[in-house]
Amino acid sequence: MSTLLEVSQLETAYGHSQVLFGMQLQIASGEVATLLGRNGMGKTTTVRSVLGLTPARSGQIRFRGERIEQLSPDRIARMGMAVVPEGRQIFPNLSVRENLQAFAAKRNQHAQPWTLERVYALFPRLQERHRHMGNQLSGGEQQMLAIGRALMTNPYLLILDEATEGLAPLIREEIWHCLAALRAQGQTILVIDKYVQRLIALADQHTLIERGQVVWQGPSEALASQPELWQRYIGV
Ligand SMILES: Nc1ncnc2c1ncn2[C@@H]1O[C@H](COP(=O)(O)OP(=O)(O)OP(=O)(O)O)[C@@H](O)[C@H]1O
Repeated sequence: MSTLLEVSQLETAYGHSQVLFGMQLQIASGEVATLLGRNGMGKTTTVRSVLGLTPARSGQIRFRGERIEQLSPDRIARMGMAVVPEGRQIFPNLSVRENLQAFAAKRNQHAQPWTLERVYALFPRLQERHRHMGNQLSGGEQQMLAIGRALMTNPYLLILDEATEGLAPLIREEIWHCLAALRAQGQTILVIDKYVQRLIALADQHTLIERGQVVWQGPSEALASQPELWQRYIGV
């Protein structure tokens, strides 16, 4: 498998406050990877640096073989990276259909492109609500829409920050099923969440971070067999 994303020696700061200290991460095409750690440890900052939103102070980020750490967020997105951000950020005054179509305009070339129909097949609930405005949707529906919207750009890498935060248990399960279905279709995914057992079942490999540094990396079987790591670094 070829490496899709490779982050090495990443240092990122907000003003004088340094948050990432040599972060590293590798994701191969077709893999599902997670980023795990307690609140405030630098997961969102890592994602923001990869997306070009909070540029790295030093270090390298390679995506599809190209160095991207100096590129603009728009350029990086057009290379085929899409995020489902914490808080979802869907357009409240656009309908479900319009939210999806707005992002289709930014799409990358793809052999089997995502269409409204494919998104509706993945989330039938969105089809039922296709005329509803973004602000009329439940939290779960908004998250489905945020995922659908990201998929409409045909991303090589789909990133979910807090994939199921604040969602009811049944809706959470629906999101996990959707991510498993995407994985089965070969979608490469980086996911942040706190439900370690669900993530172990879903993902191939995991990166645990503490205070902006990697403290453990390994495959699902290794993480499953060391629950003391969950307690120590994730607090579950
Ligand atoms: N815009 C900002 N300006 C200054 N400091 C920030 C900013 N955003 C985040 N931080 C700080 O950077 C550190 C890492 O935050 P980050 O959001 O990356 O952590 P996280 O692991 O994603 O945690 P959470 O789950 O709480 O989002 C925290 O100490 C946070 O207070």
